Amino acid sequence: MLAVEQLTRRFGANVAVDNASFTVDRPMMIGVIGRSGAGKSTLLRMVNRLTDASAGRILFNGEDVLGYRGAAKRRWQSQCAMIFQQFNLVPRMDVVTNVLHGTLNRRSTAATLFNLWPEDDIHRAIEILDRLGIAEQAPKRAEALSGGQQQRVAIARALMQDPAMILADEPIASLDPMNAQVVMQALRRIHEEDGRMVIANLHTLDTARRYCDRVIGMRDGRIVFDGTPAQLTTGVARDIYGADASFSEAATSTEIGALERHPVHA
Ligand SMILES: Nc1ncnc2c1ncn2[C@@H]1O[C@H](COP(=O)(O)OP(=O)(O)OP(=O)(O)O)[C@@H](O)[C@H]1O
Repeated sequence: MLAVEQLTRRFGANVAVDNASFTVDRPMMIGVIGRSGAGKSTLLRMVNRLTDASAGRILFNGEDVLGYRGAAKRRWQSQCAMIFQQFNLVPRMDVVTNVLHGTLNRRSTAATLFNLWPEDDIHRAIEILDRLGIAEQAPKRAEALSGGQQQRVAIARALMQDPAMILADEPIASLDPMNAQVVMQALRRIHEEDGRMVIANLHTLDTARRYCDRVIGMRDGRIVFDGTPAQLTTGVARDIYGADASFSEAATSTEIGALERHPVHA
């Protein structure tokens, strides 16, 4: 269904993504790991067409995604909804309105300006919030919610688009371990219950192991690992992170208590 072929993005002399290829033949939950600057965000942003590719192809169900222009590009962007580390909500707006913004690309400007939302959409927004366990927050301003709740609002907004896939760029990097767990569980459920593909950039190895069916490891723009969590041995992880023998998984962990169990010595 998704084929990324020799995808490359250069920024001047810097190659952010270098000849990356992978195929996904059924909806799965994929974690993309690698250290800061490895090219994870650029890869996701190219899939979503937020960033242009320098070379390569992306095919979805046989169609050339990088060739989409205008309305076709917008349709594609609603097919692969993106969520971000910083949630990207409108802080002073209430939660339901933020979720309804997920339908913006199929609404007229006038309807949006006057805040005229179809009743069906409002009901659907509340249903989605309920599914994510935050329906009671619906009338509150987004800024009044905790980080984990705000990220669930962002997921709800993405689901309003009824996307085939969700691209999550460091969805839990700003969250404490408890909230990180709630958000990852929400993404996993969306994958399992709705059959949507989820591709999430993750800083932490244990999160990728625990929630993903497949892990792609990036180093210096290149895909250096593509396999199951079971194949992701400490040696492989060391290679992805470019670390030496003192590498400890706990150093990349958000798991509650991981650092206490495996202290990292400086
Ligand atoms: N708009 C841009 N202009 C110039 N260079 C960029 C731009 N976006 C990314 N880069 C560079 O491309 C490389 C890959 O960055 P990218 O953000 O994709 O990595 P990442 O793995 O997502 O890192 P992080 O986890 O820190 O977000 C980095 O060297 C970065 O500086």
